[in-house]
Amino acid sequence: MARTLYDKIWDEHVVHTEEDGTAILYIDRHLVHEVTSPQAFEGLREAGRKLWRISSVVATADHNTPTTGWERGYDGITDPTSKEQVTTLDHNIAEFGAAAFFPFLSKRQGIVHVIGPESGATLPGMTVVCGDSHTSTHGAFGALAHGIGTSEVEHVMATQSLLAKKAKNLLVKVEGKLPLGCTAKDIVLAIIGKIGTAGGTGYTIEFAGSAIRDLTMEGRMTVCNMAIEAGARAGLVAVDEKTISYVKGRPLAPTGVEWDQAVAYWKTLHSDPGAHFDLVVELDAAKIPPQVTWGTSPEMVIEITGRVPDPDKEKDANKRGAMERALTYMGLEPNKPMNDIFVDKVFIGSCTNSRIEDMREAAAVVKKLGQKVARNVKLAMVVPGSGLVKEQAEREGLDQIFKAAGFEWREPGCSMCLAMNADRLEPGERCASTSNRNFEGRQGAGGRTHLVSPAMAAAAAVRGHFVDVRNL
Ligand SMILES: CC(C)[C@H](C(=O)O)[C@@H](O)C(=O)O
Ligand code: SF4
Repeated sequence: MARTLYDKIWDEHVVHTEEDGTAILYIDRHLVHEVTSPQAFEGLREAGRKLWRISSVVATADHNTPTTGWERGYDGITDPTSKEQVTTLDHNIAEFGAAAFFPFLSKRQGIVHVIGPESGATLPGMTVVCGDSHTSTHGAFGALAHGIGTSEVEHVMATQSLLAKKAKNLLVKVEGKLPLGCTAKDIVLAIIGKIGTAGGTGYTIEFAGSAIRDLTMEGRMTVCNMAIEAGARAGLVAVDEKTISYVKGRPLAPTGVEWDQAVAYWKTLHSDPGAHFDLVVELDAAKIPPQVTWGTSPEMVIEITGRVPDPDKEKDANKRGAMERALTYMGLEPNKPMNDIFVDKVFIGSCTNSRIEDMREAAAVVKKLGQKVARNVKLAMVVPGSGLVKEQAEREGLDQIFKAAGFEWREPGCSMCLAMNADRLEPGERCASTSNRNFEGRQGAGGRTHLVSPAMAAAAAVRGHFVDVRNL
């Protein structure tokens, strides 16, 4: 029978299925960070258990780590709780072990969803879990990857398996060519704008179509990263030559005969012709202009050429109420042209957009504009997703472009994506951000987040307000 990519990976990993559909799924890769692992390790310790398979664990500290002051070492982590989480991870890995650990201050430290693929920890066909909702990112490799809760983290550590129920199959097909200057981020924001933040609930999304195939692995990761913001726990892209060449030679990737065997298997990781999808959604890439969110949910998104929506034109009372609340929080008037919105801060980073390609796209815009960060912008920061991304960007001279224009060039970490470290918005501050969430208070209490692509964020930093990157 014709199967979807999701069906194939599921079938390959299911150990047992109960009559009600509850299944036990074997887990190949367990990514671990400092926020959701302490209680899990503590649980193992109390029960006198070990990790079931040490070689499946890859760990890093990312959420709480500072992006400045690394010369001060651990003293640079000013918040005591943050510091405790980071040192607790160090102790836990020392005690329990891991296939690879990239601790705070190490050269290859970074955001877990950047270092996983980068180190070859994420491979096609794997089941990948992490106590983090953006684990969906790794689906870009044709891996079944999703977030799990802390108690599940402990369960996977102890048993290498997870209780799961199979989701339905949703195909999101994006055909055609993106307009110049538009990127993977615009694609995924447009998808969420179309299907809503609950559109993917209960499904695993496979992203397909020529526009997805045309994306680099970095771009595919950006799209899968936000599958969770579309309500789906996991997003997937079929394996192709790009996937295989990205993985080749990575430290944790197979070599020799094992590589050849793996590649032969990976080439089967696509949906069969005629495979059944429970739902199909189609988008035309040529009709996806640069996107900017205006509200407090990723689905509150509109093209740069649009205006802030007017709640008075919304017939549904619930939606109208939500729009009014969002506009009040965001400090925006209905009908204001999006390109008239001025920003106080700009954040280029996060597991959505902090890979080398994102750095290049942002730097290209800064270079093209040839001007400094606008005077009304108090802080424009670029935070590479990992030490390796940082190093690569510096080799290419991208840091120089940013610094010369007045951007701050920081150390890797989650940074201002969420207010768990020193990087945050002050109440009322407005930010152009390449991250994935714009909920109230996400980047700091009272902070106002507009989600955009790296190119759009860079342009907003230089011009001081949102601009259409197609017309630079
Ligand atoms: C801290 C962590 C549990 C959380 C997540 O699950 O996504 C964070 O990474 C986020 O982006 O909100
Ligand atoms: S960068 Fe942001 S979204 Fe990604 S893992 Fe860190 S906090 Fe979560």
